[in-house]
Amino acid sequence: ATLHWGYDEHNGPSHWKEVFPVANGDRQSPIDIKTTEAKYDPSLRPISPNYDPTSAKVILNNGHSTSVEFDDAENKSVLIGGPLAGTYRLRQIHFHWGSSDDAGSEHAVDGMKYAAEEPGEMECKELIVTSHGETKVSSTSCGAQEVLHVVHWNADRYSSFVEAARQPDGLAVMAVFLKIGECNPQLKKITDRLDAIRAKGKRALFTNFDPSCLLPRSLDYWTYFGSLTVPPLLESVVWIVLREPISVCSEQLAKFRSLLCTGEGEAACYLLRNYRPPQPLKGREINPVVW
Ligand SMILES: NS(=O)(=O)c1c(F)c(F)c(S(=O)(=O)CCO)c(N[C@H](c2ccccc2)[C@@H](O)c2ccccc2)c1F
Ligand SMILES: [Zn+2]
Repeated sequence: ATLHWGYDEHNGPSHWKEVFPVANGDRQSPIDIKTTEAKYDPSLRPISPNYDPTSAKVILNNGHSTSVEFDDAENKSVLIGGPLAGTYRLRQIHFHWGSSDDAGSEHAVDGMKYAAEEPGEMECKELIVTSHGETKVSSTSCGAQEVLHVVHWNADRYSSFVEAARQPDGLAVMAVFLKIGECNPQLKKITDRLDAIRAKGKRALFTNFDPSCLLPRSLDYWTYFGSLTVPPLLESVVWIVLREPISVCSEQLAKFRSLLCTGEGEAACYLLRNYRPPQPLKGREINPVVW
């Protein structure tokens, strides 16, 4: 059966294994990051994103998410450092979100499935591993949702993102949690264009955009080896999950939910949610990196 995969009851994450058996693999994503079990690795360094705004090309609705695609013909916008060996080239950014009454985040921290619009703030513990290795737990409030993924591919070792996507160290995806609060003026550049790409398959010019404007002040992160969170679920991703969220207001989130997962002229269906639930850790180690 050719599964036209999606996020509905009949074609959602529980069905993906029928066409993509790797869905039950040993390094699937997302995962629930249990901060107390994260193991500090002193060899890990800071990550350093270095993006050129002229790399941005187009914003599109591919029916599963909305993405901004970047020119990756040369090392103009790259991510280096952190757990990465070599230069990873920026290819695209895309978003995940949930319908207003369920969580939209993919990765969770200490079981916290961040809800899109949590009425109040949610309590969650945070393990701070200081640079000299001591750990302390601080309880912070965190009503956050993971929305932004920044996808890079290993241009040192592979000749295209399609080839890199088939290799165990081929991709590096940076995940950013998002906290309901103030409207985000940088995200406005994207949400203001969504009206032009409401139907699946639509695209619009999108230039002069540097995605580091969507990153939080601190680049502290957790890292682990995982997979794409959409079919074909390839186990080729070094995940870099930033600890600090950025802010978004509920009006901005609502705009993502106005996107359609159907093309023009088809009976409209809204892309209300597009996240995969956490997958088994299967013995993998997660390393926190905090400065
Ligand atoms: N959460 S995730 O990071 O796993 C993810 C998504 F959630 C996601 F929605 C996309 S997407 O491209 O926006 C729509 C589905 O293809 C991609 N896109 C894939 C991709 C884009 C650029 C570079 C590498 C991978 C997808 O287009 C793809 C998959 C496999 C091989 C080539 C490309 C993706 F990687
Ligand atoms: Zn994603």
